[in-house]
Amino acid sequence: MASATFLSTLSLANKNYLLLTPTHAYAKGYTNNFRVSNLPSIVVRKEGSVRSQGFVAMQEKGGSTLSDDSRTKTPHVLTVAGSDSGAGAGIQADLKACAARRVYCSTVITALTAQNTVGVQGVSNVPEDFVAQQLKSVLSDMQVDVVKTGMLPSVGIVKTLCKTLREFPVHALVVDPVMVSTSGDVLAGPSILSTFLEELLPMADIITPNLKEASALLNGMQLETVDDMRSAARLLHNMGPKNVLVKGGDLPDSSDAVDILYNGHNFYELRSPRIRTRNSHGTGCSLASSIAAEVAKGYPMLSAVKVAKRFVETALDYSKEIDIGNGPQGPFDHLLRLKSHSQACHRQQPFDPSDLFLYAVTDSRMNKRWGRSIIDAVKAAIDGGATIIQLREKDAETKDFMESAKACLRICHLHGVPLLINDRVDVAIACDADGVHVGQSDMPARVARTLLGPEKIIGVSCKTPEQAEQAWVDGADYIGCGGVYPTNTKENNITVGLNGLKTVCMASKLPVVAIGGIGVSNARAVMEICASNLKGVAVVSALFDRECVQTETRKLHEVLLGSNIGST
Ligand SMILES: Nc1ncnc2c1ncn2[C@@H]1O[C@H](COP(=O)(O)OP(=O)(O)OP(=O)(O)O)[C@@H](O)[C@H]1O
Ligand SMILES: Cc1ncc(CO)c(N)n1
Ligand SMILES: [Mg+2]
Repeated sequence: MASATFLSTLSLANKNYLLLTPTHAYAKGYTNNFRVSNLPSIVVRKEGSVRSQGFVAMQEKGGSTLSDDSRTKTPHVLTVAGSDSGAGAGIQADLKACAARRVYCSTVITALTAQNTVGVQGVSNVPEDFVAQQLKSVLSDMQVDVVKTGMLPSVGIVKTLCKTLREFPVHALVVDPVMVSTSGDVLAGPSILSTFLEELLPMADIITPNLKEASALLNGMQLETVDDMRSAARLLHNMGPKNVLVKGGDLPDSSDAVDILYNGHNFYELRSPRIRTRNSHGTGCSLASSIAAEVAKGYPMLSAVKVAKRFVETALDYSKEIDIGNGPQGPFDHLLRLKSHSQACHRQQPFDPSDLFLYAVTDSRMNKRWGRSIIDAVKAAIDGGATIIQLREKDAETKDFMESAKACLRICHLHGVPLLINDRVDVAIACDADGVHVGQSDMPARVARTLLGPEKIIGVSCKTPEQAEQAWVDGADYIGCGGVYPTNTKENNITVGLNGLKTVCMASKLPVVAIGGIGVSNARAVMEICASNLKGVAVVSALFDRECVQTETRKLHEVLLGSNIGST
């Protein structure tokens, strides 16, 4: 993963050339890491104005000669934005969002604002040549992956930025076209529009206008519905950015927070429950910075936007009670209430609903009965074609469970299969599992989300449409619905039947996996209810209460492949 990430950084940095300062290329050991001697040619270009540092440009042909086995580059976002003295938005929000997402953030300040929860009381622009000086200081020395822009208050500053970016190309450019604060104060006037549209937008990998900004960029076009947002995204895409995210935070009469992402080919309607809170000042800046942070880590744009949106949603939810300032819109907390998140910053596979296709749930008693370890059970299920694993260890000692979970996680990750832990959020955090599955009487999904962070997978067992709705509101990724058929695995479990399953699927905004008494003989009937969000079946006894787990999994896999499930 690291290798793919950096290679694309290199090739995007400047088509065929990788630009590295001598500090990076030599002092930091990249010359060894990238086996420079294998490269077809090395060109040294002098950049006299930057403290006489030279630039090493290494020609990269097809990228195949580079190897970065031992690379440990710190993901780095440079934000070019205005300061908010109240620290809810602008540079301060960007720093906090990047810190929360565990990415280094450097800062070029374009303007100082005297601002609080009431509004903007004053603005003082930084002279354009001093913006240029800050940009050069950072970009000539530091290996910036992504530049994110916020408040760009003058034509001169926009032009300076574009010129500097041509001189120092970076992997990606995230443009938040900040124009008017939520309090209605102008942060960048209409005079910048033409330069913005002609010079900056075509360089952007993504632009993130809110409704008002999208309208301003489109000559005052009226935007009131999700369909209008789609039209706006398409028109803005024609102006040159690779992706357009039109944010619907201010969409009137919407119970969900809906954003539209358009990449020139597909539209993605990204919905999350709208958090009822006064503390939403700076959501736009934080979203754009979080997108930049995820892109800097190497995520593709769609995953970056999804994780960023989930992060903002979680932070808003956990900042509802914060009481700062007397104005109408308070800041939210990126870090403090969320500080117990898993410290891990490794890249996790983003959740893909098709992973629910053949969902194997282990059972400690069954493994004991058949004399196999949990690790052997997991291996066999994966060999048979399981696409996701849940460890459901009701009797194991916590310490043993953790150790087995860690071993299972290694096996799962070798095969690209996500591993979830049943009930035990603590064990999931301790072993950095991909997520948890919780029941109705376990820890609520919203609390689990806060503890686990925005990128982990959370599933919730649901029997009714109301529970399915709650799971969505609580920020879950999928629901498990059942028992579809009677089962011995769970005592006193109410059976919902195929009709109950269908009702829940129809009501659920989340993907669904069916569970309860399902096996080779009836899996097809389950799939044939034909709900587009029913993505697979979860199975315990039919796989693990048998002599050969691998054979049973393979048989079930064949049955599932023979149906239409997962193909929608
Ligand atoms: N109350 C809310 N609940 C959940 N998500 C929200 C809420 N308000 C905004 N969002 C989300 O936050 C992100 C930022 O969108 P928003 O439209 O608020 O940006 P903005 O107007 O640029 O913000 P800013 O106040 O920083 O200028 C979007 O993903 C949006 O859907
Ligand atoms: C400095 C600054 N940048 C951006 C915004 C938009 O939220 C703001 N209010 N202040
Ligand atoms: Mg904004």
